[in-house]
Amino acid sequence: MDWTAIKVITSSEAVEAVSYILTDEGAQGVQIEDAADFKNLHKGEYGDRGEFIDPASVPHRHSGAAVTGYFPQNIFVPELLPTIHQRVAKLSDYNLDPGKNDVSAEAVDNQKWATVWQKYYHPLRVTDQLTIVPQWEEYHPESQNEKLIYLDPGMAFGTGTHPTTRLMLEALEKVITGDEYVIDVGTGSGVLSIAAKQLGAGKIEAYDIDEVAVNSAKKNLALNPVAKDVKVGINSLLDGIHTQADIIVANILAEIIVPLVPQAYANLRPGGKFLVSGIIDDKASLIRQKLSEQGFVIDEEQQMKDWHGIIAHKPIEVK
Ligand SMILES: C[S@@+](CC[C@H](N)C(=O)[O-])C[C@H]1O[C@@H](n2cnc3c(N)ncnc32)[C@H](O)[C@@H]1O
Repeated sequence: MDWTAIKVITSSEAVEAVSYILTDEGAQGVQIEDAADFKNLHKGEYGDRGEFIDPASVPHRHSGAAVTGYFPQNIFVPELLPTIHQRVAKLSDYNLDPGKNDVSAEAVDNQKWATVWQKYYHPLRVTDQLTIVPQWEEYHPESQNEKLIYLDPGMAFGTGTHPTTRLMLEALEKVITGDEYVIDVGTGSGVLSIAAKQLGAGKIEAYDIDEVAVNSAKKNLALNPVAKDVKVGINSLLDGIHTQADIIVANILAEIIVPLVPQAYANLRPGGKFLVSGIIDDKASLIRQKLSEQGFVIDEEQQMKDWHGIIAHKPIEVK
Protein backbone atom coordinates (compact mmCIF):
# COMPACT_ATOMS: atom_id res chain seq x y z
CA MET A 1 0.00 0.00 0.00
CA ASP A 2 1.17 3.55 -0.68
CA TRP A 3 0.80 6.42 1.75
CA THR A 4 0.09 10.13 1.90
CA ALA A 5 2.47 12.09 4.12
CA ILE A 6 0.92 15.24 5.57
CA LYS A 7 3.50 17.59 7.03
CA VAL A 8 2.67 20.40 9.48
CA ILE A 9 5.24 23.10 10.18
CA THR A 10 4.60 24.17 13.75
CA SER A 11 6.33 25.26 16.97
CA SER A 12 8.34 22.99 19.30
CA GLU A 13 5.77 23.41 22.07
CA ALA A 14 2.90 22.24 19.83
CA VAL A 15 4.61 19.04 18.60
CA GLU A 16 2.73 16.71 20.88
CA ALA A 17 -0.65 18.33 20.21
CA VAL A 18 -0.09 18.31 16.44
CA SER A 19 0.96 14.63 16.62
CA TYR A 20 -2.27 13.96 18.45
CA ILE A 21 -4.32 15.83 15.83
CA LEU A 22 -2.68 13.93 12.96
CA THR A 23 -3.23 10.60 14.71
CA ASP A 24 -6.81 11.57 15.51
CA GLU A 25 -7.41 12.35 11.82
CA GLY A 26 -6.21 8.87 10.89
CA ALA A 27 -2.41 8.99 10.63
CA GLN A 28 -0.99 5.51 11.11
CA GLY A 29 2.37 6.89 12.17
CA VAL A 30 3.88 10.24 13.04
CA GLN A 31 7.42 11.48 12.50
CA ILE A 32 8.73 14.48 14.43
CA GLU A 33 11.61 16.76 13.47
CA ASP A 34 11.97 19.24 16.29
CA ALA A 35 14.67 21.90 16.34
CA ALA A 36 14.66 21.68 20.15
CA ASP A 37 15.78 18.05 19.87
CA PHE A 38 18.73 18.87 17.65
CA LYS A 39 20.00 21.98 19.43
CA ASN A 40 23.02 20.26 20.93
CA LEU A 41 24.02 18.13 17.99
CA HIS A 42 27.06 20.21 17.10
CA LYS A 43 28.54 19.40 20.51
CA GLY A 44 29.75 16.02 19.36
CA GLU A 45 28.81 12.67 18.06
CA TYR A 46 26.84 11.67 21.12
CA GLY A 47 23.43 12.88 22.22
CA ASP A 48 22.67 14.01 25.75
CA ARG A 49 21.91 10.41 26.76
CA GLY A 50 25.14 9.03 25.35
CA GLU A 51 23.52 7.62 22.23
CA PHE A 52 25.44 7.82 18.99
CA ILE A 53 24.04 10.44 16.63
CA ASP A 54 25.14 10.89 13.07
CA PRO A 55 24.28 14.54 12.36
CA ALA A 56 24.19 13.78 8.64
CA SER A 57 21.30 11.40 9.19
CA VAL A 58 19.21 13.89 11.16
CA PRO A 59 16.80 16.24 9.41
CA HIS A 60 18.29 19.30 11.06
CA ARG A 61 15.90 22.08 11.83
CA HIS A 62 17.04 25.50 12.97
CA SER A 63 13.75 26.59 14.47
CA GLY A 64 10.27 25.25 15.04
CA ALA A 65 9.25 21.72 14.25
CA ALA A 66 7.82 19.63 11.45
CA VAL A 67 5.36 16.89 12.29
CA THR A 68 4.53 14.44 9.50
CA GLY A 69 1.60 12.07 9.67
CA TYR A 70 1.45 9.04 7.39
CA PHE A 71 -2.07 8.34 6.14
CA PRO A 72 -3.47 5.50 4.03
CA GLN A 73 -3.80 6.69 0.43
CA ASN A 74 -7.58 6.52 0.31
CA ILE A 75 -7.95 9.70 2.41
CA PHE A 76 -9.46 12.77 0.75
CA VAL A 77 -6.56 15.22 0.89
CA PRO A 78 -8.45 18.39 -0.18
CA GLU A 79 -10.74 17.98 2.81
CA LEU A 80 -8.15 16.82 5.29
CA LEU A 81 -5.61 19.61 4.77
CA PRO A 82 -7.95 22.45 5.81
CA THR A 83 -9.34 20.36 8.68
CA ILE A 84 -5.85 19.82 10.07
CA HIS A 85 -4.96 23.48 9.49
CA GLN A 86 -8.04 24.61 11.44
CA ARG A 87 -7.41 22.20 14.31
CA VAL A 88 -3.78 23.30 14.60
CA ALA A 89 -4.84 26.99 14.51
CA LYS A 90 -7.22 26.31 17.41
CA LEU A 91 -4.31 25.22 19.61
CA SER A 92 -3.88 28.90 20.44
CA ASP A 93 -7.13 28.57 22.45
CA TYR A 94 -5.07 26.32 24.76
CA ASN A 95 -2.20 28.82 24.86
CA LEU A 96 -0.10 26.64 22.55
CA ASP A 97 1.71 28.40 19.72
CA PRO A 98 0.58 26.82 16.40
CA GLY A 99 3.74 28.22 14.73
CA LYS A 100 3.68 28.68 10.95
CA ASN A 101 0.87 26.12 10.62
CA ASP A 102 1.90 25.36 7.07
CA VAL A 103 0.20 22.09 6.03
CA SER A 104 1.28 20.18 2.92
CA ALA A 105 0.77 16.71 1.45
CA GLU A 106 3.04 14.36 -0.50
CA ALA A 107 2.54 10.82 -1.81
CA VAL A 108 5.07 8.31 -0.52
CA ASP A 109 5.48 4.68 -1.45
CA ASN A 110 5.54 1.84 1.01
CA GLN A 111 9.27 1.42 0.81
CA LYS A 112 9.92 5.03 1.73
CA TRP A 113 7.54 4.77 4.65
CA ALA A 114 9.47 1.82 6.01
CA THR A 115 12.83 3.51 5.52
CA VAL A 116 11.66 6.75 7.14
CA TRP A 117 11.41 4.85 10.41
CA GLN A 118 14.37 2.63 9.92
CA LYS A 119 16.69 5.52 9.11
CA TYR A 120 16.04 7.55 12.23
CA TYR A 121 15.13 4.89 14.72
CA HIS A 122 17.83 2.77 16.29
CA PRO A 123 18.37 1.19 19.72
CA LEU A 124 18.54 3.95 22.27
CA ARG A 125 19.50 3.75 25.94
CA VAL A 126 16.87 6.07 27.41
CA THR A 127 17.54 5.67 31.12
CA ASP A 128 20.14 3.92 33.29
CA GLN A 129 18.36 0.62 32.84
CA LEU A 130 16.07 0.93 29.83
CA THR A 131 16.90 0.64 26.15
CA ILE A 132 14.31 1.04 23.40
CA VAL A 133 14.90 -1.37 20.54
CA PRO A 134 13.06 -1.07 17.20
CA GLN A 135 11.39 -4.35 16.42
CA TRP A 136 13.52 -4.98 13.31
CA GLU A 137 16.90 -4.51 15.03
CA GLU A 138 18.96 -7.25 16.59
CA TYR A 139 20.42 -5.96 19.83
CA HIS A 140 22.31 -7.47 22.72
CA PRO A 141 22.29 -5.76 26.14
CA GLU A 142 25.61 -4.17 27.03
CA SER A 143 25.26 -4.72 30.75
CA GLN A 144 23.42 -7.05 33.09
CA ASN A 145 20.98 -4.46 34.40
CA GLU A 146 19.96 -3.26 30.92
CA LYS A 147 16.33 -3.97 30.11
CA LEU A 148 14.94 -3.92 26.58
CA ILE A 149 11.68 -2.47 25.30
CA TYR A 150 10.88 -3.72 21.79
CA LEU A 151 8.69 -1.34 19.79
CA ASP A 152 7.25 -1.00 16.34
CA PRO A 153 7.05 2.78 16.30
CA GLY A 154 4.89 3.07 13.20
CA MET A 155 1.54 3.31 14.92
CA ALA A 156 1.13 5.65 17.87
CA PHE A 157 2.89 8.27 19.95
CA GLY A 158 5.54 6.79 22.19
CA THR A 159 8.76 5.80 20.42
CA GLY A 160 10.49 6.40 23.73
CA THR A 161 12.60 9.20 22.33
CA HIS A 162 10.38 12.20 23.09
CA PRO A 163 11.38 14.10 26.26
CA THR A 164 7.91 13.64 27.76
CA THR A 165 8.20 9.86 27.46
CA ARG A 166 11.77 9.86 28.75
CA LEU A 167 10.73 11.84 31.81
CA MET A 168 8.16 9.18 32.63
CA LEU A 169 10.57 6.31 31.95
CA GLU A 170 13.01 7.88 34.41
CA ALA A 171 10.23 8.44 36.93
CA LEU A 172 9.11 4.81 36.66
CA GLU A 173 12.68 3.69 37.16
CA LYS A 174 12.80 5.73 40.38
CA VAL A 175 9.51 4.64 41.93
CA ILE A 176 9.06 1.00 40.97
CA THR A 177 10.48 -1.33 43.59
CA GLY A 178 8.55 -4.47 42.65
CA ASP A 179 5.04 -5.83 42.22
CA GLU A 180 3.19 -2.49 42.11
CA TYR A 181 -0.29 -2.16 40.59
CA VAL A 182 0.14 0.43 37.85
CA ILE A 183 -2.36 2.30 35.67
CA ASP A 184 -1.00 3.82 32.44
CA VAL A 185 -3.33 6.57 31.21
CA GLY A 186 -2.88 7.54 27.53
CA THR A 187 -0.72 4.53 26.81
CA GLY A 188 -0.05 5.37 23.12
CA SER A 189 2.46 2.76 21.92
CA GLY A 190 2.35 1.06 25.33
CA VAL A 191 5.97 2.04 26.00
CA LEU A 192 5.43 3.03 29.64
CA SER A 193 3.57 -0.18 30.47
CA ILE A 194 6.31 -2.29 28.93
CA ALA A 195 8.91 -0.29 30.85
CA ALA A 196 6.97 -0.68 34.11
CA LYS A 197 6.82 -4.44 33.59
CA GLN A 198 10.52 -4.62 32.80
CA LEU A 199 11.22 -2.71 36.01
CA GLY A 200 9.25 -5.22 38.06
CA ALA A 201 5.68 -3.87 38.31
CA GLY A 202 2.88 -6.36 38.98
CA LYS A 203 -0.63 -5.84 37.61
CA ILE A 204 -0.88 -3.16 34.89
CA GLU A 205 -3.92 -1.62 33.22
CA ALA A 206 -3.32 0.64 30.22
CA TYR A 207 -5.92 2.92 28.66
CA ASP A 208 -6.13 5.22 25.67
CA ILE A 209 -8.98 7.19 24.14
CA ASP A 210 -7.77 6.33 20.65
CA GLU A 211 -8.39 2.98 18.99
CA VAL A 212 -5.24 3.25 16.84
CA ALA A 213 -3.18 3.67 20.02
CA VAL A 214 -4.88 0.74 21.75
CA ASN A 215 -4.19 -1.53 18.76
CA SER A 216 -0.61 -0.29 18.59
CA ALA A 217 -0.12 -0.89 22.31
CA LYS A 218 -1.48 -4.43 21.97
CA LYS A 219 0.96 -5.11 19.14
CA ASN A 220 3.91 -3.72 21.08
CA LEU A 221 2.98 -5.54 24.29
CA ALA A 222 2.97 -8.76 22.27
CA LEU A 223 6.55 -8.02 21.15
CA ASN A 224 7.61 -8.00 24.81
CA PRO A 225 6.80 -11.30 26.53
CA VAL A 226 7.31 -9.71 29.96
CA ALA A 227 4.27 -7.49 29.28
CA LYS A 228 1.90 -10.11 27.94
CA ASP A 229 -0.47 -9.84 30.91
CA VAL A 230 -0.93 -6.04 30.66
CA LYS A 231 -4.63 -5.24 30.14
CA VAL A 232 -5.24 -2.58 27.46
CA GLY A 233 -8.54 -0.91 26.69
CA ILE A 234 -10.23 2.14 25.25
CA ASN A 235 -11.13 4.63 27.95
CA SER A 236 -11.11 8.38 28.41
CA LEU A 237 -8.82 9.19 31.33
CA LEU A 238 -10.07 7.19 34.37
CA ASP A 239 -13.77 7.67 33.61
CA GLY A 240 -15.77 4.89 35.28
CA ILE A 241 -12.72 3.38 36.99
CA HIS A 242 -12.83 2.88 40.75
CA THR A 243 -9.80 1.16 42.14
CA GLN A 244 -6.80 1.65 44.42
CA ALA A 245 -3.57 1.59 42.42
CA ASP A 246 -0.01 2.01 43.68
CA ILE A 247 1.12 4.09 40.71
CA ILE A 248 -0.74 6.09 38.04
CA VAL A 249 1.38 7.31 35.14
CA ALA A 250 0.18 9.74 32.46
CA ASN A 251 2.01 11.52 29.68
CA ILE A 252 -0.75 13.71 28.25
CA LEU A 253 -1.09 17.41 27.53
CA ALA A 254 -1.43 19.63 30.59
CA GLU A 255 -5.00 20.60 29.67
CA ILE A 256 -5.96 16.92 29.79
CA ILE A 257 -4.04 16.29 33.01
CA VAL A 258 -6.21 18.88 34.81
CA PRO A 259 -9.40 16.73 34.80
CA LEU A 260 -7.27 13.64 35.48
CA VAL A 261 -5.90 15.01 38.78
CA PRO A 262 -9.03 14.33 40.93
CA GLN A 263 -9.58 10.98 39.20
CA ALA A 264 -6.01 9.94 39.93
CA TYR A 265 -6.36 10.99 43.56
CA ALA A 266 -9.50 8.88 43.94
CA ASN A 267 -7.90 5.86 42.26
CA LEU A 268 -4.63 5.84 44.23
CA ARG A 269 -4.18 4.14 47.57
CA PRO A 270 -2.83 6.42 50.34
CA GLY A 271 0.90 6.68 49.69
CA GLY A 272 0.36 5.91 45.98
CA LYS A 273 2.35 7.82 43.36
CA PHE A 274 1.11 9.97 40.49
CA LEU A 275 3.64 10.44 37.68
CA VAL A 276 2.80 13.05 35.06
CA SER A 277 4.45 14.62 32.05
CA GLY A 278 3.41 16.19 28.77
CA ILE A 279 3.65 19.48 30.63
CA ILE A 280 5.16 22.29 28.58
CA ASP A 281 7.17 24.91 30.47
CA ASP A 282 4.47 27.55 30.89
CA LYS A 283 1.88 25.01 32.08
CA ALA A 284 4.03 23.61 34.89
CA SER A 285 2.78 26.04 37.53
CA LEU A 286 -0.86 25.27 36.64
CA ILE A 287 -0.27 21.54 37.14
CA ARG A 288 1.67 22.09 40.40
CA GLN A 289 -1.24 24.18 41.65
CA LYS A 290 -3.90 21.63 40.64
CA LEU A 291 -1.93 18.81 42.28
CA SER A 292 -1.51 20.72 45.53
CA GLU A 293 -5.15 21.87 45.63
CA GLN A 294 -6.19 18.23 45.25
CA GLY A 295 -4.02 17.19 48.20
CA PHE A 296 -1.08 15.63 46.38
CA VAL A 297 2.42 16.19 47.74
CA ILE A 298 4.97 16.93 45.02
CA ASP A 299 8.11 14.87 45.57
CA GLU A 300 10.12 15.77 42.52
CA GLU A 301 10.02 17.75 39.31
CA GLN A 302 12.39 17.22 36.38
CA GLN A 303 12.76 19.19 33.19
CA MET A 304 13.99 17.94 29.83
CA LYS A 305 14.15 20.53 27.07
CA ASP A 306 10.84 22.47 27.35
CA TRP A 307 9.02 19.66 29.12
CA HIS A 308 8.36 18.97 32.80
CA GLY A 309 7.73 15.67 34.57
CA ILE A 310 6.37 15.53 38.10
CA ILE A 311 6.34 12.77 40.70
CA ALA A 312 3.70 13.36 43.39
CA HIS A 313 2.12 11.16 46.05
CA LYS A 314 -1.19 10.92 47.88
CA PRO A 315 -0.46 11.40 51.57
CA ILE A 316 -1.07 8.49 53.90
CA GLU A 317 -2.72 10.76 56.47
CA VAL A 318 -5.51 12.40 54.45
CA LYS A 319 -6.57 15.69 56.05
C1 LIG B 1 1.78 11.94 24.44
S1 LIG B 1 1.00 10.45 24.11
C2 LIG B 1 1.81 9.41 25.32
C3 LIG B 1 2.09 8.02 24.83
C4 LIG B 1 2.96 7.20 25.77
N1 LIG B 1 2.27 6.96 27.04
C5 LIG B 1 4.30 7.86 26.01
O1 LIG B 1 4.54 8.27 27.16
O2 LIG B 1 5.09 7.99 25.09
C6 LIG B 1 -0.60 10.76 24.81
C7 LIG B 1 -1.60 9.66 24.58
O3 LIG B 1 -2.75 10.00 25.33
C8 LIG B 1 -3.90 9.66 24.60
N2 LIG B 1 -5.01 10.48 25.10
C9 LIG B 1 -5.32 11.76 24.81
N3 LIG B 1 -6.41 12.15 25.48
C10 LIG B 1 -6.80 11.09 26.24
C11 LIG B 1 -7.87 10.86 27.15
N4 LIG B 1 -8.77 11.80 27.43
N5 LIG B 1 -7.96 9.64 27.73
C12 LIG B 1 -7.07 8.66 27.46
N6 LIG B 1 -6.05 8.82 26.59
C13 LIG B 1 -5.91 10.02 25.99
C14 LIG B 1 -3.52 9.91 23.16
O4 LIG B 1 -4.33 9.15 22.29
C15 LIG B 1 -2.05 9.47 23.14
O5 LIG B 1 -1.92 8.12 22.76
